[in-house]
Amino acid sequence: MKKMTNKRILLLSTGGTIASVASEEGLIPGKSGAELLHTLGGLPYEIEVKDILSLDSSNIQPEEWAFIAEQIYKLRRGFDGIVVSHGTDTMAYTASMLTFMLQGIDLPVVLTGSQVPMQAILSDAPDNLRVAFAAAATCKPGIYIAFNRQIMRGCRCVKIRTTGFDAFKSINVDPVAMVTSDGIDIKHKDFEYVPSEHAICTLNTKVETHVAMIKLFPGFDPAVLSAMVDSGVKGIVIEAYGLGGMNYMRRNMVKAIGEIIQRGVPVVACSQCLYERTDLTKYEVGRAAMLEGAISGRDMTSESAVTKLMWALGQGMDLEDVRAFFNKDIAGEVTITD
Ligand SMILES: NC(=O)C[C@H](N)C(=O)O
Repeated sequence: MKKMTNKRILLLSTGGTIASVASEEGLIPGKSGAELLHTLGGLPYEIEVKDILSLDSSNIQPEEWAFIAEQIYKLRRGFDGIVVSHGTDTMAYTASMLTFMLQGIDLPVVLTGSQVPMQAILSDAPDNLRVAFAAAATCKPGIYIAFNRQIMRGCRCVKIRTTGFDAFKSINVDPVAMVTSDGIDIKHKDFEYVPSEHAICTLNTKVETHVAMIKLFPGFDPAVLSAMVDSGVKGIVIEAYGLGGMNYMRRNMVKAIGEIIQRGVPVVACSQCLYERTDLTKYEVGRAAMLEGAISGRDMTSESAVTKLMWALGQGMDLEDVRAFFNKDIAGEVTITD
């Protein structure tokens, strides 16, 4: 049969449930990228496969982010797009970090995985992988996640389900594209955020790993923050309440963050709410934190905020540089309205 397209796509496999097999210890990655493709049957692309890791994504950490970014950067020449098969548990973090490590990416890089191993008869893997290939062949340059018939900007994604097939949501922006009965239906408005084909792709994998992310809860002891800084933490993301509020009564979070900011450690205030944005100007409890120097995470996901902070600190940025960096949209991860 005649091929529908001669697009050249590279599959980089890293493990995850999609590649997992049963073992006495539980599911572990065991299938190669070639085996995944074989199960899928034919696809109308010229595909090359490289197995670069074989890990449950719970084991994917900054060292693996750097390695995946290097592989993409090094191998991308001559391909129209790249698919990265990856576990779902940390896929949103990897996609967010790749956005910062590979700024100006000059081809579509599409992460995908599944909730059920490829070899299971009713697995979601074949569909997800097919959509990822179609996205890698069709979409503009950028870092994406393809899952459950949606193609989403990677740095806006959050994993919202442990087992359901609708495992990822694009937060605060629509998915870039959906699969409909007409094929890939691209939402052009969101496409404007994606870097142009003429952008110069840079690889920069330096990150600061001594950062912390804390979910605030009533009764949290603010002394923990300074103890963290004493032990070498260089930046903190706080998932604060609602629009970004923090308590100052009895246990004074506001004072505690002021003290660590005075020590040169940036504090980014995100929200525990999944949707919409932080606004530190609205309530006294947010304004107090802002006056102490907290940086607003605006409408970023926590995944994007913590990876952006790690990357910024990895570049040697100081407190004011980090603040300025968070006031900029690097690759569609945040909406700047002022
Ligand atoms: N569905 C999955 O891929 C979960 C798996 N634990 C992983 O993240 O590698």
